[in-house]
Amino acid sequence: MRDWFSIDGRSRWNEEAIKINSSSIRRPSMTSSSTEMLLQVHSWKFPFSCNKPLITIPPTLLLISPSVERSSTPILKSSIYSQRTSISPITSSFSLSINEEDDHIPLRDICEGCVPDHILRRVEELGYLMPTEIQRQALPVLFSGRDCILHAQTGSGKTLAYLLLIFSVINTQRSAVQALIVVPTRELGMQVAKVARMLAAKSGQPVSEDKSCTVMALLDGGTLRRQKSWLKSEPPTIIVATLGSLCQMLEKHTIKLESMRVLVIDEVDFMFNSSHEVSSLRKLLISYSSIKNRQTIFASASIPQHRRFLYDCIQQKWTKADVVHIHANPVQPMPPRIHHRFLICSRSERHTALLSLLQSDAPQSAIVFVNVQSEKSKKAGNPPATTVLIDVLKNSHGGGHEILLLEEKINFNSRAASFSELRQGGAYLLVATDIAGRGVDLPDTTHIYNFDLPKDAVHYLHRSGRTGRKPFSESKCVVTSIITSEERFVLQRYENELMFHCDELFL
Ligand SMILES: Nc1ncnc2c1ncn2[C@@H]1O[C@H](COP(=O)(O)OP(=O)(O)OP(=O)(O)O)[C@@H](O)[C@H]1O
Repeated sequence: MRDWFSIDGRSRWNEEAIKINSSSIRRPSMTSSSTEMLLQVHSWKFPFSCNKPLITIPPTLLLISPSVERSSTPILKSSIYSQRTSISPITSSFSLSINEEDDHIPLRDICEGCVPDHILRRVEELGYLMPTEIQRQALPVLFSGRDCILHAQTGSGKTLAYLLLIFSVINTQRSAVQALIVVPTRELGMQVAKVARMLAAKSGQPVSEDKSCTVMALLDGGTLRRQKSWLKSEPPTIIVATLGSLCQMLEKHTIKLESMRVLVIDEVDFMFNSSHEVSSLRKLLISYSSIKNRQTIFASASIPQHRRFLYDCIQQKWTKADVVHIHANPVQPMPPRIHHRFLICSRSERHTALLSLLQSDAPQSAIVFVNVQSEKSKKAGNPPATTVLIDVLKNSHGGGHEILLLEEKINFNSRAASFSELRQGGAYLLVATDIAGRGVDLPDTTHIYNFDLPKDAVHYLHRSGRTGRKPFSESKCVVTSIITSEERFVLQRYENELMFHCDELFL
């Protein structure tokens, strides 16, 4: 049988509810969103054996995939999907719910039965009570064991989504690397490792397991001596790594990945676009581990030509053929509460313009993005724009902010120091290159200034996404681009590509 069915979910979804009578089965109307999601459905087998209520379904329609053959509780739970999930036509055989009210299902209810209770307690202690849109859509699919491409706005909580999957599959009694998260920068790696450790940390209540989960950060810039001896003595459960350091260890056989159950590639489009990362990444996906033994998760807020990427994933065997592309808010690639503005001035007026903006906006904390110095400018003996800007701000800005610099060429220790300082709170003004544009989570950032216009729309999206990072907050955040009149049409192109509107600002 190849078709769609829906049932009325007016009651608890328990054994009785599953014994639906034929009158409650009907074809859903083919709305534009459902036609977009042509799912393959093979057989109609419900888990009649299940005898406990699984989830309360608010009174609306559910589309249920009859392909729920593996009838265990978590998998049945995993068959509830949101209408807003964009699933690729070629690969999907899962169901969708067309239910706005499942917005109110707590994170615990989605994870219960899959994620250990002590982790769920930590999740709640850390204040994660309701799922974000991507978590709500992705977690059931992730728990079902499918490979996934998590494609959702910046600051939408993709990290917690894949970490919850990891905590659902690892066995802390085993001494082996069971999950690997690959990130593009040291800063993002430090951040992800910190969240993983916070979740793994013991809460006030006793934990049933004898051993707890260990998280190793294997990041470029360190000597890696400590990590080498750690790997030899007792492998960590989760590794968060940058590709350079990881490949060093893999080539020397210091890390073994045969027990790896989850592989996450965060900021996946960045990794595939980076010429010095791409060959290592392909090796990791194909040679160092096999798609058969692992669940592969790719995450990013920007996956240009995602259909082509999905095709490549299958063709190149980076993922299994039934990989699911989960695209939350596809028509709104940036969080709507970010207000975009631009200010036109000549290049020589930019410092004065920025100082005036800082004075009038009085940001709580802000990031000023500057492009990396060009080779031509270096050869001409010009000082880097970042250094000049830091001097200008230190001498002329009286806003009481800590003024910090984050760029590639400062040494890793200073980079780490800047980053940890930012995370300790207090008002800051961070001058940064695009190194801070990807993944970095500084939720107190209220304003972004593009001192230089980003080089393309994807960079604009990620820079802008360093603000507006409190998922349930309504407060407005602001991105301001300081541009020349000639650059206006470039910004206009980004507006068209990313579907947002930018207001002109006059000082
Ligand atoms: N369920 C939740 N409830 C409240 N806050 C959450 C929830 N999930 C994540 N957050 C918070 O949202 C912020 C952004 O999360 P995260 O860094 O995972 O975003 P992201 O989707 O990876 O963004 P980017 O694409 O920019 O890397 C973090 O500060 C995180 O603590």
